[in-house]
Amino acid sequence: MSPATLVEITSLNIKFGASKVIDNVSMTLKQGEITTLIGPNGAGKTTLVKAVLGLLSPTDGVIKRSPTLRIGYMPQKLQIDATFPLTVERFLKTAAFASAEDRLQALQSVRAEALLKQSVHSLSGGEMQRVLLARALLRKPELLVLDEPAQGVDINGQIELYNLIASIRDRYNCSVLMISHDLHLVMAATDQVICLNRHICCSGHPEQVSTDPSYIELFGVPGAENLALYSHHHNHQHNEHGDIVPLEEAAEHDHSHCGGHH
Ligand SMILES: Nc1ncnc2c1ncn2[C@@H]1O[C@H](COP(=O)(O)OP(=O)(O)OP(=O)(O)O)[C@@H](O)[C@H]1O
Repeated sequence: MSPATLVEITSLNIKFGASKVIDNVSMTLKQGEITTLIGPNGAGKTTLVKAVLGLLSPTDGVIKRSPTLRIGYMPQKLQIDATFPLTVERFLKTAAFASAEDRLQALQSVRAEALLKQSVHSLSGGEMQRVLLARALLRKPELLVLDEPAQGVDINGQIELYNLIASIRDRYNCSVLMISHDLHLVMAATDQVICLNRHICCSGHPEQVSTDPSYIELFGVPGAENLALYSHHHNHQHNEHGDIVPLEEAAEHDHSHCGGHH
């Protein structure tokens, strides 16, 4: 593994019983790069992330991590007992051994320092996501793993959050692996998009969209300037059993063929 490589996955297969959920996946996470996993429901995105985190063992294949890799993880959702009084400060204290200065710095990184003394139960969806992000940053991670970070956040908040993730990457020079359903919101700063449907359907760089009138109409000019559309086409489709069926040349540009919303 080269020094800039944090995680190298080779020919990964994961089965649950007879069902193969991850099928021959190979990918590399490099320092300073943002990788976005997209794919339909049940495509294996969370399973792949769990394997990267070391929470699931491969049925087959190899996952190499740099030996001292520090990972910060932001879960999709965190259930907090609503009757339990908990300020943001206390919530962060329970998460990792960190100094008061580190906690404040982590909150400042996500522009949420004003929330320190606020109850976690009174946070908006976007504020909660930023606090969860701050919590993941307390470990000073080299790899930040985010499971649908923009879930439950309104559209403007989502754009802000994706921009924030890019600025965190720049500031910490960490690698980011995130799951997103928002293909149209996969921001310009994403270096690598992996389209997963148990196997990797396709992967590559997102392409910038800044002048598309429908994006400007939807998100406004500042948002549209930061948006990227990952334009790609697949050379296969899936039948009802999930098996790969090669596409006719003529149909190659149809985005719907890998199945699901991505
Ligand atoms: N522990 C498990 N035991 C058995 N099957 C599982 C287990 N975990 C996940 N699965 C199955 O593996 C498949 C992939 O699940 P996974 O959660 O990885 O998909 P996903 O792409 O993250 O989906 P979503 O977008 O809906 O969150 C699903 O069919 C799921 O039911």
